[in-house]
Amino acid sequence: MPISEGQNVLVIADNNLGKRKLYLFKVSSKQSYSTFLGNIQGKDILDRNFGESIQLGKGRIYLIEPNLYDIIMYELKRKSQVIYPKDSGYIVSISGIRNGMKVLEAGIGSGFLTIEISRHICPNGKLYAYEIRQDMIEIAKKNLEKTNFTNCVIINNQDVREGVNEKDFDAAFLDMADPWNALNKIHDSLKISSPVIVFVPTVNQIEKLLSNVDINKYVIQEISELIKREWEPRKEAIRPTIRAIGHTGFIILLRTLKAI
Ligand SMILES: C[S@@+](CC[C@H](N)C(=O)[O-])C[C@H]1O[C@@H](n2cnc3c(N)ncnc32)[C@H](O)[C@@H]1O
Repeated sequence: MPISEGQNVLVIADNNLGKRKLYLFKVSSKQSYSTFLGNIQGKDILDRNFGESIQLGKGRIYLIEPNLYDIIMYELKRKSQVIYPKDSGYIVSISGIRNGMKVLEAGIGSGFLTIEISRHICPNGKLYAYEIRQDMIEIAKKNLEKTNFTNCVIINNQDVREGVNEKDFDAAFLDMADPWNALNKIHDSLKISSPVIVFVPTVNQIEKLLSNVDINKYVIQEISELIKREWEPRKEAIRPTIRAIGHTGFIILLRTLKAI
């Protein structure tokens, strides 16, 4: 089907020497779009099909139908630090969540992790997301709408450190400044053995968590950090990219114990 007015298109621009850049354009016949190869008019993209390419400057641009990964990386708004697929993919994997499960999240931030969780528990599951900032809730809601995951997410404008209203969670995800202050409060709402995954950007926070966790309520299963290194596929110089994301955060997996 031809690309239509207002549709999102992932444009991969490639100079045929291995330099490439990615863009996500909402295509309009009235707009011009700039790439490192030069400008392209919206009307020259419209009526083409996904999978086609167009000669532009000394290279080509490839027209790709965006998937959820592309939308997360190139379209969604960010007002907070967010958890990107590098970490969120692993986080949901170690949580063991699946369709139908009941899950807790705090805070929702820009909703990036919320979307990754929803992808696994929807349409039959429910995600209860706690967030203290109304402005963050607005951003997260917009991002959830763009990815069609609003139906199974219930957002509470509440401080998770005051406890949660629901019971029998299959998993919990904490991405907030002081997660150790939430652990005791949420314990009785979690099923025994359920995973609690904490994401923190600094070692100081890991230390604080370790010294504050109640060993009668939780056991630490794993602490990890994921490092992703991208490579440039230049014909005569295949090598890691010179600029890379240096650090995101640490992932701590705890399991819930039957409180003594
Ligand atoms: C780093 S952001 C979360 C980003 C989110 N994981 C994402 O991927 O977009 C942290 C959020 O936690 C919220 N927060 C901090 N303390 C909280 C608390 N006690 N209860 C609920 N939300 C809290 C903040 O307002 C902020 O929006």
